[in-house]
Amino acid sequence: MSAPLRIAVHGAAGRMGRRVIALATADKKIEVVAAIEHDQHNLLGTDAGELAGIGAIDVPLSSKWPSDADVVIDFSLPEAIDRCIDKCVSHNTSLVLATTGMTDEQVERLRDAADKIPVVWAPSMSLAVNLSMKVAQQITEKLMSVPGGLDVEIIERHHRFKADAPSGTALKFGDMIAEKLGDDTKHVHGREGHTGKRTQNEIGYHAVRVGDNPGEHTIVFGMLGERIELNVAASNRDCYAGGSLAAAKWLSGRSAGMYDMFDVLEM
Ligand SMILES: NC(=O)C1=CN([C@@H]2O[C@H](COP(=O)(O)OP(=O)(O)OC[C@H]3O[C@@H](n4cnc5c(N)ncnc54)[C@H](O)[C@@H]3O)[C@@H](O)[C@H]2O)C=CC1
Ligand SMILES: O=C(O)C1=N[C@H](C(=O)O)C[C@H](O)C1
Repeated sequence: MSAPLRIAVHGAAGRMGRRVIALATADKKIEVVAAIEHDQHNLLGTDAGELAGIGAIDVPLSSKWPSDADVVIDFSLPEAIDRCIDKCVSHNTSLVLATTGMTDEQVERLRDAADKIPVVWAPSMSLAVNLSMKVAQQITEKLMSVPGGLDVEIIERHHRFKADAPSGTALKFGDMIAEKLGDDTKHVHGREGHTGKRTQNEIGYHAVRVGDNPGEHTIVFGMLGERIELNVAASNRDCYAGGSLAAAKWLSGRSAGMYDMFDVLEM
């Protein structure tokens, strides 16, 4: 049997980090070698397995960067991303980057890094979400020329703790639909006041923050006389955590480059 893939989890004490550690520990082909957090975290030194609710795994939460990881799986915050990218490049470690809400400069930094190391970057690691993105493009292609016109609106629902809006996934749905609709597509975030008539070349985004919802996206394709609503909803976070582990395994042995979940899932 080949040696297990050594992963480090960045943002290890977070909602996602804990699920990644739990699922990774249950997988014989993976070894968790580091659980990284910021240097002010009040749980530094705590066993990451205990934190994840699976019992001790002998990996303490630490702010030190590991030297023995094959892949870093990141679910953290935009303010933590620059260091994460730079450390992965300097240690020649592959990176699965799942954090959303990055600035344009950070995306540029990530693209530069992908010239040197293999990177999977996707706002959703979920199989169902990525498949829905492809379906959304197909629906758009079929309906964009219907008589009377097509209105596309994206409604996303997430837990009250989410820091960014709209979700990275909603933005990606919008970009992929806009690829089909054309270059003059406008992205409209919410509506208020005397907005006037809806134009035909816009995509509307609406971010709902409620309770503990782990992520739900509804794409409304409205026409005159009928509509389609494409809904994809997580009931827990394991769809994302499991997807990130699949991405980490897929990266093993790859050359430097920027990849996404469509590459991993062969879609
Ligand atoms: N691509 C995907 O499939 C998914 C992406 N996400 C994204 O992942 C990110 C994290 O989500 P959650 O786990 O819900 O958030 P969270 O707030 O529970 O966890 C973030 C963790 O990052 C840690 N952190 C902050 N600064 C750090 C630093 N400098 N170094 C290391 N760790 C640091 C925080 O202490 C915290 O434990 C968000 O951007 C979210 O949108 C969430 C779910 C799925
Ligand atoms: O913050 C979350 O929880 C999620 N964030 C991602 C996003 O912004 O698209 C993915 C998922 O919807 C959960």
